Amino acid sequence: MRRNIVLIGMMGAGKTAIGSELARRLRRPFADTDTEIERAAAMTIPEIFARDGEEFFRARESEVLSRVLALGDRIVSTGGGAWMRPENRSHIAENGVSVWLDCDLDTLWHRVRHRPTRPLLQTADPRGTLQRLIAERGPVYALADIRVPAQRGDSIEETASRAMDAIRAHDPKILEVK
Ligand SMILES: Nc1ncnc2c1ncn2[C@@H]1O[C@H](COP(=O)(O)OP(=O)(O)OP(=O)(O)O)[C@@H](O)[C@H]1O
Ligand SMILES: O=C(O)C1=C[C@@H](O)[C@@H](O)[C@H](O)C1
Ligand SMILES: [Mg+2]
Repeated sequence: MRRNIVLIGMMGAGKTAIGSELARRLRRPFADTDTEIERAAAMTIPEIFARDGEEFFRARESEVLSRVLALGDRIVSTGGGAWMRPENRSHIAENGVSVWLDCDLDTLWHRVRHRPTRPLLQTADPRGTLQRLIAERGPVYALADIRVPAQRGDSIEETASRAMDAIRAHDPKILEVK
C-alpha cells in the first residue's frame, strides 16, 4: 500500500484546495477530514462546535483521520487543528508523509475573514486570534516532514507544483504511479 500524503497547516492555508489538485494530478483518492466529519454527523462544523463543543469535534476528528489513513494511497487534507494532537501526529507518521502548507498571516486573513465557517475565529478580534494561533501552532507544524511555502501571489497550480517538487525531493517513491 502506498503512503498517504497528508496536508497540514492553518485554516485557509489551502489544504483542501491544494489537496484536491494533488489528487487530480496524481489520480489518487482524495479525503478531507472536515468534510468526512460533517458527512458522518450530518451537521456543519460550526453546528458541531455549537452543539457538542470543541473536545467532541477533536475526538471525531481523530477517529475520522485514523479511518482515512488506514485506507492508504490517499491525499488527505486535515483540519487546521488536527496536527496539534500528538496521537494524530503519530498516526500520520505511521501511515504517510506530512506536508505543511506554510502561509503568512496576511494571506490567511485575506482568505478567511469573510467566511463564517471557522468557529475558532468567531471572536471579538478574529485577526488577533489567527495571529495567536499561528504563533502557538507554528513550532508544531514545523515538525512536519516537508514544508511548502504557500504565498498569496501563487496560484493553486503553482503551490501544487511546489508541493510535488518538495515531496519528490523528500522521497521520490511517494509519487510513483502504481
Ligand atoms: N494559491 C492558493 N492556494 C490555496 N488556496 C488558494 C490559493 N489562492 C486562492 N485560494 C483560495 O483560498 C482558500 C483556501 O482555503 P482552503 O479551504 O483550501 O484552506 P484549508 O487549509 O483547507 O482551511 P481549513 O483548515 O479551514 O479547512 C480557498 O477558497 C482557495 O480557493
Ligand atoms: O484550525 C482549526 O482548529 C480548525 C480548522 C478547520 O479546518 C476545522 O477543522 C475547524 O474549523 C477547526
Ligand atoms: Mg480545508
